[in-house]
Amino acid sequence: MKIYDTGDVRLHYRADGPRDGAPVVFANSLGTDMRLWDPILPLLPEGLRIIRYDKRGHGLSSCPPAPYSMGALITDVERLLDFLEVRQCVFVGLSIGGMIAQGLATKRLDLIRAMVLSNTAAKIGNPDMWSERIAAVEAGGVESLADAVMERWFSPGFRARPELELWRNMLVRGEDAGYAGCSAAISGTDFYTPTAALRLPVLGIAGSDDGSTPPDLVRETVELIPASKFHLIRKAGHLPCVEQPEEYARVLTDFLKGVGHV
Ligand SMILES: O=C(O)CC1=CCC(=O)O1
Repeated sequence: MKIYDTGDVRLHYRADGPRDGAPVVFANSLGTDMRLWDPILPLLPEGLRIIRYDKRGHGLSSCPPAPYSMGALITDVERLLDFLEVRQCVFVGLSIGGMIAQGLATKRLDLIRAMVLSNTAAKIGNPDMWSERIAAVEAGGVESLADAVMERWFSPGFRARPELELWRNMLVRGEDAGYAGCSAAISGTDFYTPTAALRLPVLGIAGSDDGSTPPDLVRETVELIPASKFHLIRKAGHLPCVEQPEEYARVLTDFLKGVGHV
């Protein structure tokens, strides 16, 4: 188990693969930890340096009191990547992880040579929606939201499968303060202008049944960046790396090849 103390927070992370391998960094979504990527990692080419981490308030990382700012979430991973001496990675961010990707690329383009914006947008929801969600977590914990979250995370077909319980467990066993803290960070974020100024290779990935960041919203953000690519995964909700891992890994691998990372 690896832990890095940024000075503000202790981040749980993993770095797998050869130290001199081409780096691919994964940032996961609200209410998930780094196990989100488990279904696709065995399907990626060998020789990559795969870096995953639990953002603050999630997984095994420490949980400062809510609220968090998007700037703090970006600084956390910036410090981690500097510590690991990562440069020119492909950064794969899903949902809030994709917001972190946009912010990090804006701040430190030396760290990122290409990025995957998966099930994300420059702006997700609106402040009223996030205030309601934070109030619900404060009143009844993440458990009180869990059934509604499952409907956004997964397509109807997946929700009928026994694995649903495992992913629900990941959500409800997480820290309420971590969920509320990151919700506040999303609420305060609108990256429309900085993301439109980005110039790097970008792949957008959307899920046909995504109840949080529907395909048109993902496409709108990705198309802010010239020459970006977009891929729609059918029969998948907000977490297509879980529902359709083969397709997700294939599209990601093709992108890595296209940018010369493998
Ligand atoms: O709506 C959800 O619960 C999913 C989600 C929104 C932002 C994020 O990171 O996950």
